[in-house]
Order: sequence, then C-alpha cells, then structure tokens
Amino acid sequence: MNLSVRGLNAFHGAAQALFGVDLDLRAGEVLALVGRNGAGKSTLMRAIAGLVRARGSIELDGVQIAGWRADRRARAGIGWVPEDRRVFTQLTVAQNLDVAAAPPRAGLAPWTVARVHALFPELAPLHGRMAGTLSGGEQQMLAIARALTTQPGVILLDEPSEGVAPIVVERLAGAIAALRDEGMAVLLSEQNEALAAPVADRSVSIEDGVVRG
Ligand SMILES: Nc1ncnc2c1ncn2[C@@H]1O[C@H](COP(=O)(O)OP(=O)(O)OP(=O)(O)O)[C@@H](O)[C@H]1O
Repeated sequence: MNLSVRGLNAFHGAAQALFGVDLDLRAGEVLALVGRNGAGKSTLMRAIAGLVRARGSIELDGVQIAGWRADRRARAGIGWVPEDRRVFTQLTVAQNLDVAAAPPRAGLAPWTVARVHALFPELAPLHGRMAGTLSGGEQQMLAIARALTTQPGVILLDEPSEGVAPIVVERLAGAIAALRDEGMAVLLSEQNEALAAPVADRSVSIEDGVVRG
C-alpha cells in the first residue's frame, strides 16, 4: 500500500514533537528514517499508527485515516513494531502469532504462519516456547512476525536493531529486503547504518521534529 503524510504536527501533552512533517512511502519501498535520540522518529511512527495526538493528513492508498482510532488504522493496513517489541512474554511464540492474526487483505498475499516461518525459519522450532524466554533477536523477529499476521500493507519498524547481536542485524536486513521485494511498504527508523544502509531505497532525516529530504 502507499502512505502519504502531509503537514503532520504531533504533541505529547502540551509539547509539540513534530512540525509539519511530509512523507511519502510507496509499496515495495524501504524508507529509512534517521535521526538522533529524541529527534522524533518514534513519535512519527506512533502518530501514523494513531497512538499520539496529531493533526495533519495521513492517506493510506488515498484514504484519509488521520481521524481514525489506532485499531481501525491497524485493520486498514498500518502495521507497527514498537521499539520495545512488546511481545507477550507469558504466551508461546505460536500464541503471539495467533492473537494478532487478521483475515487476508484483498490484493495482498496473506501472511500465514507458514509464510512467516519461511521469512524467519528461526521461529519455527520455537513455536511452543514462552516468548519471554527468547533472546532479544528472536523476540525482534517474533515482533515483526506478529505484525505481519495482522496483514499490513505498510509496516513501521522502530529501531529493530536495538539491543540485538550483529549477526541478527544482518538477518533482519535480509528479512526487510525480502518484505520489500514482496511489495511491502516499510518505514524503518534506524540509527544503525549496518541495518539501514544495505536495505534502504531512500532515507530522510528528522531533527527536532522536522523532516528534511
Ligand atoms: N510520552 C512522552 N511524553 C512527553 N514527551 C515525549 C514522550 N515521548 C517522546 N517525547 C519527546 O518527544 C521528542 C521526540 O521523541 P521520540 O521518542 O519520538 O524521538 P526518537 O527520535 O524516536 O528517539 P529515540 O530513538 O530515543 O526513541 C523528544 O523531545 C521526547 O523527549
């Protein structure tokens, strides 16, 4: 799916965190969002997902979703993987995938458990394990896999390399490239060049809540 953001302002309480952000993301593209800690990367993703108070235009395949609640945006195709992953630690890997599962989306190949395992073969033998016992890298794969079972057309990945081993960063880069090649629109917030550089088709930088081309 295609995402178009125009003039987005976002707020934490009375404090404005984003100022007039414009962003275009197309199906089959990885756009890297680079910027220092506190620049506004997480706020932008959360504003797109509907989790931060914001004003402005957010169009998903030409449909204005800016006034919608987060759950409706998720059902419309916005997938979000938060920086802290938030896998359900007391559920198994299989249950984590199951709780989020949504019906297939018209025009997109469905993310079944088998397809998720093809993307992340590491998860297959772990299906009966409690998610809380997984390594940081395995939890990150599970968090992405769980977002995929919601059948997104756009996926927002907030610093997926944070706290994971370099070898896993390489794996994540490969998986993100595969998602892109299958037509996903990927917004990748990333400070780690090792992940962003090889997979990003384009990048934009964000500084003090302002996006620069
Ligand atoms: N829940 C919150 N309440 C108040 N201010 C917040 C909140 N979350 C973020 N901010 C502020 O909004 C600004 C942008 O933060 P944001 O987390 O979006 O940056 P970031 O680029 O994602 O950085 P990081 O990599 O540290 O997450 C910062 O000034 C931050 O202090």
